[in-house]
Amino acid sequence: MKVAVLGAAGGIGQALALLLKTQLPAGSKLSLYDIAPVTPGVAVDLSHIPTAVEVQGFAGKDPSAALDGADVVLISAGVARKPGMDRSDLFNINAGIVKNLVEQCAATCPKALIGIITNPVNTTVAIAAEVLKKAGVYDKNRLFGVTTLDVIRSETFVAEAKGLNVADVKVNVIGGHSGVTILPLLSQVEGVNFTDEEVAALTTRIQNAGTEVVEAKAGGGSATLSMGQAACRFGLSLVRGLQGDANVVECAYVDGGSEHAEFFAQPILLGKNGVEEVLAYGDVSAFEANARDEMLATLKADIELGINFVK
Ligand SMILES: NC(=O)C1=CN([C@@H]2O[C@H](COP(=O)(O)OP(=O)(O)OC[C@H]3O[C@@H](n4cnc5c(N)ncnc54)[C@H](O)[C@@H]3O)[C@@H](O)[C@H]2O)C=CC1
Ligand SMILES: O=C([O-])CC(=O)C(=O)O
Repeated sequence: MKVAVLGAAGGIGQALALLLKTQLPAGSKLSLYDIAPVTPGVAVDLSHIPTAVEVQGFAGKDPSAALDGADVVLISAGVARKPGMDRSDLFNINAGIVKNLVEQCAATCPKALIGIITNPVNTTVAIAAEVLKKAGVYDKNRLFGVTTLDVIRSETFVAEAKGLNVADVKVNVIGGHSGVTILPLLSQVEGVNFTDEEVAALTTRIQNAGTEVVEAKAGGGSATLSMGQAACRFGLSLVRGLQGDANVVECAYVDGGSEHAEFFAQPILLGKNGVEEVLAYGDVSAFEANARDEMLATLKADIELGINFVK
């Protein structure tokens, strides 16, 4: 199994690469690419960790050597937010970066599962889909917007608020990955009761958690370590699905035939071809149904922006 990380010298990329070096199955290959010249050095550094995962690093303008034979490609290349910015403010720079890198994936590893981390995810995934369509290699089951950070934050915050063991807390998060489009389904959390005030406050905190980190880092970037962990969890799940493991389920932002929008995050069963089945997200409360319906105009506009960028 070969996993490529594009943007591997960055804050997320390095954390993700470290976690993958220590957690990918024995015999895997980890391929790191970034425009930053330090990237081969990041690979040398990681290669001294004694695990049976072979690491290679590539820098410069051409990612094709890194992508050659890749089964999974995780893309975190691009710029991150600073205080006062919205994720959509990253569009101008990141749209072109994602377009270019996905064009390279289409040319070099058209069958790879591609996980897009680069923001604004609601839009960059739509860009990736259009690029793959133009290249004639689009398979909607192989493209994912990585929303796992919203899931792990929800699980952490719920466990903290209710004094639970976080390992026992599971939360589905649906919609997209910015502001009101992030919708944790708190009504489904087993064995917990929330007041209406608690639901409102926790939902808002989860929706603003990215901003919480951006402000705390005070100009030094956005979430990198928690995102590295989230991307590793998601990447390992993609690998487990490809290997034929049963019952591998993650929430992700996909082109899954949702009645709500062309791309929508919800639970997905992963398998040998990527998305095995888009699972129903189950019953929602009146609060959640309202929040879901109210987000759709924003989500659809974000998607439209991505489609038009490529067309
Ligand atoms: N999906 C999610 O939940 C999250 C997404 N993000 C997003 O992830 C992205 C990366 O964030 P960080 O790692 O913190 O940023 P960073 O600035 O630390 O790293 C980005 C890396 O991308 C590289 N890069 C830029 N253009 C490139 C290109 N054309 N080809 C290859 N590499 C290129 C840079 O050299 C840099 O090493 C941002 O867009 C951020 O908003 C951040 C947190 C969560
Ligand atoms: O908020 C940001 O800019 C980065 C991000 O997507 C997150 O932390 O969820």
